[in-house]
Formats: sequence, C-alpha cells, structure tokens
Amino acid sequence: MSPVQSPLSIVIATRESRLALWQAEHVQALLRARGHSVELLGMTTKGDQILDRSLSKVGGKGLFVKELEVALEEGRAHIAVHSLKDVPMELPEGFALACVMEREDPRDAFVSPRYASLEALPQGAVVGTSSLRRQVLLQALRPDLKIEPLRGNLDTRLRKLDEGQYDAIVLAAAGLKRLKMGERIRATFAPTAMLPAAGQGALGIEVRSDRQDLIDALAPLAHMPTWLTVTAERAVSRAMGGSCSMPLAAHGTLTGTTLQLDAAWGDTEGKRPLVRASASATVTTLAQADALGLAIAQQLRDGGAVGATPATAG
Ligand SMILES: NCc1[nH]cc(CCC(=O)O)c1CC(=O)O
Repeated sequence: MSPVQSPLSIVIATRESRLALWQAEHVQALLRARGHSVELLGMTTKGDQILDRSLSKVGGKGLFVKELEVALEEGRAHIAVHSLKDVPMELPEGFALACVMEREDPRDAFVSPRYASLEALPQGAVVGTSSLRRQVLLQALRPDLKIEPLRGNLDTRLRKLDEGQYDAIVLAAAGLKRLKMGERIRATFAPTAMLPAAGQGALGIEVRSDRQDLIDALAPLAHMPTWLTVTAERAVSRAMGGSCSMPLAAHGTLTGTTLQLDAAWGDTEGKRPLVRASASATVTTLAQADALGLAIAQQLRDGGAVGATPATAG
C-alpha cells in the first residue's frame, strides 16, 4: 500500500486574466478535494501589460511565465499553472514541470458575428490574429485575406471583434470552452487545415525542482495520454529552436499506444512554401514521445525548414 500523503499548504501563483484564474481555480479545486489547503496569489506579468505590440517582437513566450517563477523562487508561492503553449521548451535551472493535465480541445476556432466559416468570408476580409502560426496557415488557405494584429486576453479580443475592427478572429477553442463561451465558436478548424500549436489546450504545473513533496502531491493530477502527446509536440519546438517568432505547428493524436504526430513550419516572411512532416510510432514513455518529436523536426529540416539556434529563440 502506498503511504498516505500528508496534506500540504499550497499557494498557486497565477496571472489575473479570466482564463488564467479559471485554470488556477480548477487546480485549486482538485488539490482541495485531495485534502490540501490551497490559496491563490494573483499577479500581472509583462505579457499581460504589453498589449500594443506583437509578442514575437517583445521577447516571446517567457513573458507570461517569468514573474510567476520569481514568486516560486522567493517562496511567496509554490506552484504555477500554465497554458503549456506559453511555457518555454526549456525551463530555467531549478524549475520542473511537475505534471501535465488532461487536454481541452486543442483546435483553433473561427469566431465571427457575420460569417459561419473561413470559406464564407468575402474576398479580402479582415481576420485578426497575432500568432505567426495562424497567420501563415490562414494565408495558405486564403491568400486573399487581410490578417491584422490582435492582442489582449480573450474578453479584449472578442470585444475588438464585436466593435467591428475585424470580420473574424481565430483563437484557441480551449480558452473559449473553459470560459463557457464555446457558443461564440462558428467553426472549428480541422487540424489538417489549421495545425494547432505545440501544447495548445493542455495545462502544465510548474514547481521548484527541489520540492519533491509538491511533485508527489501533484502526481495524481497528471493525464498520461496528454503528457505523452504534448511531450512529442514540444520536442519538435525545442529541436527547431521554436519561439513565437517562428511559425511552427505540432499536433499529436494518441490512439492506444500509437502516437501520430504532424508538424508544419513556415518562414516568417511567408515567401517559402510551408514545410510539413508527419510520422507515427508506438509511444508508452516520455522518452519515446520526445524521440518521435525529434524525428519530425529532422524531417522538417530535411524538407527545407530552418531552425533557430537556442540563443536566438525568444
Ligand atoms: N497565447 C495565449 C494563449 N495561451 C493559451 C491560450 C488558449 C488556451 C490553451 O491553449 O490552453 C491562449 C489564447 C489563444 O491562443 O487563443
């Protein structure tokens, strides 16, 4: 019999957007149900403050994560709940991903007050997104569209759409569904058309790596099929030196023990054609998942994709 875990007193560092709070409260409820006492520490990150520029121009993914890590470092908080998509491929020294939780819908969503789908948009319509991946994939589907930058949390983005600044916007289905705004989704993109970002829709919990007690307490929250899948996706990103200044998509589907992994790479200027790669393998360990991701990254490079060196990746 496994030893009964003693209840811990846990503080969750969280951003204060509605989505971040939903995610932190979700983990809070799961940990409370297991007997731990859990409080939230809300904080604002650089990524939340800088709203006028594209994230790829101001330093990338780490922007939503760093302040939370400082709180963990200083002991003001003990765990941080992240959208895995926003978590850099390599965590700083001293931090670890304690677990990955069950994934929400990983697909991208089409939202528009007037049009039912991408196909229904008139010639030259204005579509809002700041993600380079979405921009490149959308442009491949509909070269006539005008893609305009769109930043801010979910409520801000929907407000800008409703004010008429765009004909449609594209964002992650997961965020809308978690906030019970799934009815705003007019169409969900098939991954074959709009390949999702590595980790999209999955949550990861970060801890200081010296807190084995917390890692043990979080273990029951892990969802192994999701963890295996996103490990392969993130390995593609890592091997390509991926950051949000690189249009890169990686999406896995696990059926039994067979992991099918698809990836796409585009150059930032959109001048070269998209490079796509896919492969499948039997995957039952994180190391096997990682290896599949590395193999796909090699296929992308063989197909003409150019990776960034880790030093230049934001
Ligand atoms: N980059 C912001 C971000 N980080 C995670 C999500 C959505 C939820 C998720 O992927 O878990 C979003 C919003 C979006 O891409 O529309």
